[in-house]
Amino acid sequence: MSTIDSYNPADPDDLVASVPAAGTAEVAAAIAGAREAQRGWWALGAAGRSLALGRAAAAIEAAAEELVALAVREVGKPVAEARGEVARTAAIWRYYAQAPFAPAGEVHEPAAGPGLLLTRRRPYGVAGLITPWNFPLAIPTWKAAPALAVGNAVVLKPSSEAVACALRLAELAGLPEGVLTVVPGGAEAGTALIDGADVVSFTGSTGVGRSVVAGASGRGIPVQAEMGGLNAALVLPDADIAQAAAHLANAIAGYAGQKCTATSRVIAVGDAYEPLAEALAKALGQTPAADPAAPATVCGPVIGGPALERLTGAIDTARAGGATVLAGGARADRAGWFLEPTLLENVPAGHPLLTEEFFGPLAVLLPAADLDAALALANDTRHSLSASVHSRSLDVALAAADRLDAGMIRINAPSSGVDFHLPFGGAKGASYGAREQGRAALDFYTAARTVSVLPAGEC
Ligand SMILES: NC(=O)C1=CN([C@@H]2O[C@H](COP(=O)(O)OP(=O)(O)OC[C@H]3O[C@@H](n4cnc5c(N)ncnc54)[C@H](OP(=O)(O)O)[C@@H]3O)[C@@H](O)[C@H]2O)C=CC1
Ligand SMILES: O=C(O)CCC(=O)C(=O)O
Repeated sequence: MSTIDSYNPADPDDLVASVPAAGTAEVAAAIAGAREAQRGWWALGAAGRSLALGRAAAAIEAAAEELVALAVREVGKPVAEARGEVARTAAIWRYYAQAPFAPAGEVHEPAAGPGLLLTRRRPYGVAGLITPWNFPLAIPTWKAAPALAVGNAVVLKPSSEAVACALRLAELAGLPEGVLTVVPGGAEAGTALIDGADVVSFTGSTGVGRSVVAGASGRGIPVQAEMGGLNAALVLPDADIAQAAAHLANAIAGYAGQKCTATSRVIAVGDAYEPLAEALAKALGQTPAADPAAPATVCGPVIGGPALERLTGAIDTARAGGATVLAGGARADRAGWFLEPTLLENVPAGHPLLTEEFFGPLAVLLPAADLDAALALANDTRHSLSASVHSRSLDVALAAADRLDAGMIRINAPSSGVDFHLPFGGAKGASYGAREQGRAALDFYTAARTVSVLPAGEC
């Protein structure tokens, strides 16, 4: 049997996990087991499910430092960010522990005549979840916890690069057998999950996301996909440039830019360009690529050798086309997959850095004559997940936010960072289907049915 092997990106000789890979048959068996377990899970009722989710939160909190160390080692997440992710993970379990008690339907008057109309929301059965490596605990959680809260069983296919985190998370959650099953595996396992689950939720790259959507919608089952972002930050001339530079450095270099919400295009309006270029280059220089286990590190390694090669290759072709490096631009002088946080200007039109997500600590700086031109540049992409606007004028910033194609817009803050109790998703090609997180997730994992009640004796 083949194995799924995950390696430490800061020390590529360090094998973190090696587990048997599930193929089609193993995934089908996991789905069958989940279908069986779902009946008992639903029968537990709201109080039983709430208690179980609350216990999962407590177990994660109790094991927080162990999970932090695992995330640092397996996906190279800087320790400060890993602590934030683990705390967020526990908080999401706790938040959804209340969800079994949320209203599960509505009461309406019939359009005509006596009686009662009810809507009731019911779980689909088995939720198939496919997740990436970059938030190895929080993303599996923000899919699994709402799906479970409303009564589904879950089969989770985690990223092969984050398999140890997913397995430990499920173990700590401690749910009844079959209710939350992790199937380590590659594309074959993912396909088998789409072929057998009753509802599918995916987060990952745009190409894979589109094939997941095609597979699930071909079977006529509900599907949502969160995919890549090519996120813009707009800096207006009246912005606090020092503050904007600090936020942008965080959004570009934090976790080596490996967040779907990271900033990859910085658009400076008018006179903001020169001071911003200088301040941002300096701020990025102050967040060098470093050991993710060190407390002060902001930018750790990228996930692997191919990712690093893709990034350095893009920098090389941009430079050959006339781009100038304002910060970084090269591998860090240390073992592992490290790129210094990089800022480029004069990137030639049509270069892939302006059209594709690269998922690394790298951004391009673009000038815009005025706000209209900046908005046109920002909106010139299908990967419209998040954005940020930097201005001292709240009116101007809110008006700009209204005209930005993006699902999540942050004003005077980094484009990265989300609140788990609000809807999460992008615009245009960045997302497909219903929003994740918050109450939106409870609707996604349930189907509404309408029940009409006619009083006895009426016909
Ligand atoms: N919009 C959002 O909310 C977010 C988007 N992302 C995006 O995720 C990407 C990084 O994550 P990454 O893990 O590399 O993304 P991938 O798309 O490569 O993988 C995502 C998941 O899909 C699985 N997979 C791969 N091929 C198939 C297939 N043919 N059928 C079914 N499943 C498959 C992967 O398994 P395996 O690992 O075994 O290949 C993994 O579990 C970035 O593009 C980033 O923007 C990340 C986080 C949030
Ligand atoms: O910005 C964040 O904190 C979350 C980003 C995210 O969800 C992701 O990259 O997967």
